[in-house]
Amino acid sequence: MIRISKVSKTFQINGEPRTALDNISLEIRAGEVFGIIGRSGAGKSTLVRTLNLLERPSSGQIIVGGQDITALDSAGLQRLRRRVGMVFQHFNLLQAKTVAENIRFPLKLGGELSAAQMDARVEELLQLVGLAEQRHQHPAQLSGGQKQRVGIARALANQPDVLLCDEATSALDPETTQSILRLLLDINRRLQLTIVLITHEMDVIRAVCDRVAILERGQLIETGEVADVFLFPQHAVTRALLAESHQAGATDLQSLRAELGASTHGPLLRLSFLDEAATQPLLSQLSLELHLQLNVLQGTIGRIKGRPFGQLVVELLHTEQDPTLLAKLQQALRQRDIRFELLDEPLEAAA
Ligand SMILES: Nc1ncnc2c1ncn2[C@@H]1O[C@H](COP(=O)(O)OP(=O)(O)OP(=O)(O)O)[C@@H](O)[C@H]1O
Repeated sequence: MIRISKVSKTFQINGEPRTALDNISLEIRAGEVFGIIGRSGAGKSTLVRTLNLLERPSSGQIIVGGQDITALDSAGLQRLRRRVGMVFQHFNLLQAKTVAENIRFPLKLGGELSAAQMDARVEELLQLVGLAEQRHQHPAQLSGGQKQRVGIARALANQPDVLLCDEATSALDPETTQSILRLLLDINRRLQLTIVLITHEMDVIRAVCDRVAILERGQLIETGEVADVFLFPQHAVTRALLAESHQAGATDLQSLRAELGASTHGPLLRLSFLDEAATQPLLSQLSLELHLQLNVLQGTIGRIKGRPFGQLVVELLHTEQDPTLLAKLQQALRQRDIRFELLDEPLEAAA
């Protein structure tokens, strides 16, 4: 659906070049919710703005629906902007216009519908975002969440294939954030709309995204299914972002050992479960079957886009009495298809 190929962007600041995007390649599939996360200045906004050419890449190609958008003329660019809607952090509403007029505005610009058709479309969108009662109000009379609902309705007015959300929930409180995320998910499912959202919050990624890309200093450092990236982060920056938001996958072994001090000696394992496996009484089954004892040192249980997951760091006890215990445990985990990592061997063995 969207293919970003070797895209770079360099800005000139006081005659000095600054690389905002450095050779980014990735694909966004039709109908998915794709998240882009990274620290401030990582290049998220620049990347998302290249997808509707609000920012033109310095080099590279961007293919949207089979078409190289970097080669479009101005008429082609106008058509592109209708296929790719955008929602902004600070809503960008027209203050002098009512809710209904704000939503009608892009339809008027499009110039393809009669007045009656525009009325019908505005009505449909008001219902979709739950603002039918506020149609005659002005933005100043609305809450932040309601303003963003207007922003979403406006972005959907011309029936785009793709919705870009630039920190769409960053200005909202946690409860309102949840309701806007639910609305985006509902729209994604009902309209089969591809959504690309950027955020600096892992919770937003976990709640709504199918796949995620992590940017750092203009580079793409990691990308994959959200569950994989959360449970098995490959890059130190990803682990740090997860740790900051107290998410699974964050455990850094050194700090864990330092926290636990001398009280743990056995091998440490991180066990990760998804879906069905997350609902089984695994630890008690293992202790009964293998006669071993596991001490849970850290754990997270939750949902990733509705899928149950769990991640536990456990210490295997009494390996000094039975050195075969670790191999037995690893075999049992493999048989059950439980993903695990041996974080380290017993401290005595390492010393
Ligand atoms: N129009 C511009 N002119 C000059 N430099 C820019 C421009 N836009 C972005 N940059 C620079 O490009 C880099 C990436 O910025 P960008 O806004 O894409 O990051 P971001 O990840 O979205 O950050 P934030 O989360 O703070 O919005 C930064 O160093 C920024 O200063």
